[in-house]
Amino acid sequence: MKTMAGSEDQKFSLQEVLDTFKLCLSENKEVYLEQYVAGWRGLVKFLNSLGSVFGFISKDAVSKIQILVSYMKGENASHYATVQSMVKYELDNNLVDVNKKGSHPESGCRTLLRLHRALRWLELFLDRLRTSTEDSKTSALCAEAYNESLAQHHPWMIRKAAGMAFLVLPGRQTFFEVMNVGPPEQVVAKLGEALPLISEVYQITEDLYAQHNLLDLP
Ligand SMILES: CCCCCCCCCCCCC/C=C/[C@@H](O)[C@H](COP(=O)(O)O)NC(=O)CCCCCCCCCCCCCCC
Repeated sequence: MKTMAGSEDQKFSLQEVLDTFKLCLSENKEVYLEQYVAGWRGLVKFLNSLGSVFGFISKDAVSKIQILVSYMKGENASHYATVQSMVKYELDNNLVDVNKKGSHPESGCRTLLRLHRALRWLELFLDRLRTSTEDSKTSALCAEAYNESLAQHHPWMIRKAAGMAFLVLPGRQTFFEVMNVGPPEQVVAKLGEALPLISEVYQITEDLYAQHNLLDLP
């Protein structure tokens, strides 16, 4: 408990990232794109701090973030305030390749779907970290979470590369330290607080995408 005061002003903390997911939801449960993207930016920063082996993963995440940001700053910015308004705008204006890649290979909808699937991985991984014990292997927790989620959308080559990257993840203790939220009990508590929020953002997006048949966008 000795390191609690003043922790806001210290270096990168996972706390901030988790907080941005808290800010994602509007009063009527729409998902703000700006906060969603900010959450991913923070996660990428965290990933980069783990080493260059993860570069191919963070590069892909960054390019997806950039696509979304360019829409959010573009001439139709007003339609890209929330995930809901983006889906409506892109569908109403035929801006989404629905069955196979065509003239809109980088729609906001398909780009966000990739991050959305990764958010499920995050939810599963964080929950495993939360309930892990001192002798748990982060690489195993990460691989399990991945196999249950993202892996199902990835070809063999990517799965192989991801599996190899997981092997060099730091151990649980170091991992918790890099998260920079305090002693292990505090990390576990933070994860317990953050998870329901991440789950809610995930579920709202999932339901929206299911409702519009967007879960398999190419
Ligand atoms: C902490 C360990 C981090 C491990 C990250 C686990 C996720 C593994 C994902 C492997 C993705 C490999 C890169 C390529 C992906 C693309 O093929 C594929 C499909 O895109 P396409 O349809 O445009 O071709 N892209 C995707 O699925 C999007 C992947 C986005 C991954 C973002 C991962 C960010 C990880 C943040 C880690 C934060 C950990 C925090 C824990 C406290």
